Amino acid sequence: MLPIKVYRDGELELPQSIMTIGAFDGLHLGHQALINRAKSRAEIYGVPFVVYTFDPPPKVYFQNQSLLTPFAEKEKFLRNMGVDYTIVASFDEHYASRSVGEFLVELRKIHPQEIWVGPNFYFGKGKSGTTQDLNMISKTFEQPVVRCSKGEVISSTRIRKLFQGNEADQAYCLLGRQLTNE
Ligand SMILES: Cc1cc2nc3c(=O)[nH]c(=O)nc-3n(C[C@H](O)[C@H](O)[C@H](O)COP(=O)(O)O)c2cc1C
Ligand SMILES: Nc1ncnc2c1ncn2[C@@H]1O[C@H](COP(=O)(O)OP(=O)(O)OP(=O)(O)O)[C@@H](O)[C@H]1O
Repeated sequence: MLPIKVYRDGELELPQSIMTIGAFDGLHLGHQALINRAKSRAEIYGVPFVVYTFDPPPKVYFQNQSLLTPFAEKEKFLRNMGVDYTIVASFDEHYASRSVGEFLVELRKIHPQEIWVGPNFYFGKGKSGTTQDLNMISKTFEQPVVRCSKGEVISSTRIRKLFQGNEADQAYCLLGRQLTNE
């Protein structure tokens, strides 16, 4: 059974919210900066903060990449970060075929005042949806990219490669912690 305040896609309805969307595999320092930023906006407005995520992450499903953070761990981490509601979409062929318009209809159910995403965010069938599309239903903001001290962009892909290359210490640095499932 899912813990309280975790909803399947399409289930949750709210009169107001601030939200962020993403796979968030690893919940690395870039993800954490985005989530903290959106959370602080929700606190300013005094409205619930919602994270919309996918299980499995689209790249794990389509590109067979390794999973960094199983959903139960992700949910716990998000709860500790002060997320009020987590929406989790079971990501499969059927879900991925949903259009940009269908996804926006679903998001409207939680009436987001602001949507926060990172750089190069795409969604919907064939990844055809952009932040301009999100702007049609809510003001959409982009969190600036977070880089590591060497200047490289932090990403789940990079962290997976570091683990595969036995550079776990560097991976933990980008994650901001050690992973319990490693
Ligand atoms: C309704 C919907 C349909 C999607 N369809 C596809 C798809 O056909 N192919 C794909 O690679 N990703 C698809 N995605 C996943 C997105 O490309 C992307 O991974 C997701 O929006 C999370 O963003 P992030 O990867 O930046 O975290 C879809 C996402 C949504 C919400
Ligand atoms: N380094 C970063 N700085 C700021 N935002 C980021 C960063 N990395 C990802 N994001 C944002 O976090 C959300 C979730 O991204 P996603 O899960 O695709 O991360 P990723 O690390 O780029 O993953 P992958 O390498 O598997 O594509 C998206 O809105 C994305 O733009």
